[in-house]
Amino acid sequence: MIRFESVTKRFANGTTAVDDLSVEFLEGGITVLVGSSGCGKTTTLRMINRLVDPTSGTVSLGGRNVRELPAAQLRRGIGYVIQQAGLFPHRTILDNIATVPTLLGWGRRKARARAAELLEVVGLTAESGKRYPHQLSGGQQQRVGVARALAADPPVLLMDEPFGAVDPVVRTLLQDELIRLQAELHKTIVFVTHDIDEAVRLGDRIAVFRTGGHMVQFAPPAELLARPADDFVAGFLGAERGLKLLSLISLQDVPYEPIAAVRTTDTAARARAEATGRWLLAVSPDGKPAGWVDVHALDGSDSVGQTALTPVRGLTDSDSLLSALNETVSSPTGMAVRVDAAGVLVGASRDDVVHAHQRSLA
Ligand SMILES: Nc1ncnc2c1ncn2[C@@H]1O[C@H](COP(=O)(O)OP(=O)(O)OP(=O)(O)O)[C@@H](O)[C@H]1O
Repeated sequence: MIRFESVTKRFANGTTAVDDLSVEFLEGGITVLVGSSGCGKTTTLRMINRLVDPTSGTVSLGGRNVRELPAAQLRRGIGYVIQQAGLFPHRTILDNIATVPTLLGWGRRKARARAAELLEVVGLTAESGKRYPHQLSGGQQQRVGVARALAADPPVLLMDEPFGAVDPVVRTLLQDELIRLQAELHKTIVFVTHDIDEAVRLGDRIAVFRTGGHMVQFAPPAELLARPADDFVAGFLGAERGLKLLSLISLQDVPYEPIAAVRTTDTAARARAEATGRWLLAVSPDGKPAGWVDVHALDGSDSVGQTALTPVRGLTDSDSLLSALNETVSSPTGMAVRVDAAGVLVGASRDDVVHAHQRSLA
């Protein structure tokens, strides 16, 4: 729905910020523009809402050249989130969020009701609506920035390094929040970052730019990681490219087999009778993996639950191959334990099976 056709932007000082860009961004998905500083990401983004006009070529939205639409009308359908949130310092949080609906003539009461609803959507308390921007943390301010951009329910959201100014822990939380929101809202999002890990986490598609405003690759994250177009992209993806790829591949296609388990409520004698080797898997009464039991350690206990258990992490189909590899290394049996969506044991994948799947991807 957002389409660039042979778009070039040359500034008056002669800088070519974007060079002959032709690309179509995913409708209802997140496209991430990534690349080092000055490679033209922000300029590309700003040509969508016409904060910058191209020197040549066409940018279209929903099949219409954005230059043919009145700027105000165009921007009504496009939410815009920038680094540092850009909130109005003398307005309360609620009034900040209500800005666009108020401009659209919704009436104060309706605009504020919508703002209150959005506070909750982005995970802020109703009480924070009465505060002023400087009374919130950086991460909270970014949430307000997202709420404000969503206020008029625009189909398109442009996000320019929205989480760039917050610490890594808060950044991960905000990314999780965006993933959760997007699963409900299905907006067409264009997201600018220079952080490749953020791009891989968030993007349905990733556009990699290099200096001079050239887009060098446009692909889903797994394809980008598996097949970087050239040495520049491979270098940008970093030395941990293989690990990042493993973290994106799910366990859906990795087979598992049934595994015998004892209950934490079983007596030690019963568990010992069940044992065929040194280690047994224990599950809690609701069937969830509780840990590995060392048969030798049962000697001093009455029940399985009294024994020191080696921790286990049950993996669902949506967990990553990287998690399974970690489990095969940390589990005393080399098994990656598998659970259903409710966390109940369904079986285990042997280490050779997990490794074989990893090799089949190469
Ligand atoms: N108004 C302007 N006038 C002249 N040159 C500009 C202008 N805006 C941006 N540029 C130049 O265009 C190039 C691309 O800038 P742009 O902001 O799009 O890059 P970016 O990839 O978003 O960088 P960053 O990650 O640092 O924000 C840079 O060389 C920049 O200096």
